Amino acid sequence: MDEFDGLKEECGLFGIWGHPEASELTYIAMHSLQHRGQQGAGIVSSSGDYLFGARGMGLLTEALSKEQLDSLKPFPHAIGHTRYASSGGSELSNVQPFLFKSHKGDLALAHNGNLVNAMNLRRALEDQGAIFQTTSDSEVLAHLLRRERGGGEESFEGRKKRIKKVLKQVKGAFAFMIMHQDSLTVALDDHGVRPLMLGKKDGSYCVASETCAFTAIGAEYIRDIEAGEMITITDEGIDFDHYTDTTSPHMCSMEYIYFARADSEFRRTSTYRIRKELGRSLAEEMQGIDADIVIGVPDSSLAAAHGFSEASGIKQEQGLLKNRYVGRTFITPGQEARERAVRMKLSPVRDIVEGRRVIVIDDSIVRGTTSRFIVKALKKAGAKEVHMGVSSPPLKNPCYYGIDVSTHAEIIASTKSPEEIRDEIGADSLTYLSVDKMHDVYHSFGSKGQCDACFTGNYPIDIEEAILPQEKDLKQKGV
Ligand SMILES: O=P(O)(O)OC[C@H]1O[C@H](OP(=O)(O)OP(=O)(O)O)[C@H](O)[C@@H]1O
Ligand SMILES: NC(=O)CC[C@H](N)C(=O)O
Ligand code: SF4
Ligand SMILES: [Mg+2]
Repeated sequence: MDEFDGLKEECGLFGIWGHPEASELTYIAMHSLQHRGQQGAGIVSSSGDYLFGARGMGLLTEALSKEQLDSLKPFPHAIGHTRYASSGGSELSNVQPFLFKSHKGDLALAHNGNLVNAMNLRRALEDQGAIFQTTSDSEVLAHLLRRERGGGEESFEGRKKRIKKVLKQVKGAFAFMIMHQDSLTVALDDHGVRPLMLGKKDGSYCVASETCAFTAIGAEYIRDIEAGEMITITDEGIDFDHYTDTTSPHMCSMEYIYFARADSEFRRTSTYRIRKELGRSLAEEMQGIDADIVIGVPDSSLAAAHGFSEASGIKQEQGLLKNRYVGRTFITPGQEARERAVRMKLSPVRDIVEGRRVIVIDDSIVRGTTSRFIVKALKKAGAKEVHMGVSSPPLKNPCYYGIDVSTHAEIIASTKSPEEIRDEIGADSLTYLSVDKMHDVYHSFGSKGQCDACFTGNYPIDIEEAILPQEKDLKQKGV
């Protein structure tokens, strides 16, 4: 689906310490995080003395063989990663967790997010003799960690100090899992852009990008990990700390709108409930529009349509069907191919929409391919009027923090006004949720602050390297 989806995912993390079924639980948890990355997957396990890894390209079930999984079974500690590339191409060498060997001990690393100073750090490290194996931004962390490691034995406090020092040097969005033979350290950047959750399974601590991973393995969801927090898990127990005291929470708004799974919880509220509330707020903004039915664009917008329906009193119907088997199709990129793909994916239910005034709720418009198709298809199926409601503000800017929302040139709202977009997609009206209303919803659920840069252009973390993550790989290859 990579070539034509409007929004592309990011990465999924899971880790568990001290459980007899660590690698199997990791595999199951990663399966529930598959929506966060489909390009590659890997697991690294620790025996307590050494680290062992397996990784591959594609979906989890294709990436790891039974033999690979069996080889990791005996080990009580494991971390896993599902990847969608943000910096560095989609190739095996960039699939995480990364595993490094040295006479001072093994190190594994998994990252969700995107570093905005990785190229500068990398150049400096290369000038000092480092040789990189990947084109991923994440690898710089491993080099920095190794360079800070002295020659002698390292105490628990010494290791924490070293990790803190390195975390202060990397800028951008990161949820990191850093595994040594005898410890697992997780850290969230000072803006807390990406989600990271703490859980417990049969007395063993675990961490995950989303709580749906805990549900999948029957673990207890303890709490959300906070911006700037650093947690270390060892056989002795768990240590809570912060790598910095200067934090400014700016959690990604798109996680709520689109990325996270509907059953995943943030501060104990499901994404489904948050999306429903976004839909309710949108209903307030569309009070003047009369319609017979409201339809959500499956899958991610059904919750918002539900909220819209509750607030407006307009009946919700399933007027669009999604072909659930269009998981991955190998179609060449380009607008025509994208349109064909949306047609394969979504289909109107004729006798539901025929002769009716329809409100369609989608969670976002990126290129406009989906809404253009939907309006045309619903009208062809006999809808009298088609009004588009979008449960997020106009998406205008690319993301530098780990989500591929494409480039300015491809984002329809970066150059066109809502009225021009309405005209282009052929809808009778088009209404977006306002930025303020979006924030009101998040605050009502206890958010400490949200990133809204793709809507407003206010990037909370300075973009040191003003180059889009998806263009970085070419630079690093010298193209
Ligand atoms: O304007 P566009 O470029 O077409 O992109 C926007 C569409 O992409 C996303 O859905 P997606 O197709 O990824 O599917 P999902 O909602 O089923 O996850 C999003 O929910 C919109 O429907
Ligand atoms: N989308 C992500 O979180 C990817 C992590 C990392 N930047 C990579 O490209 O591999
Ligand atoms: S720019 Fe948008 S997609 Fe990127 S982190 Fe901020 S809210 Fe999320
Ligand atoms: Mg969608």
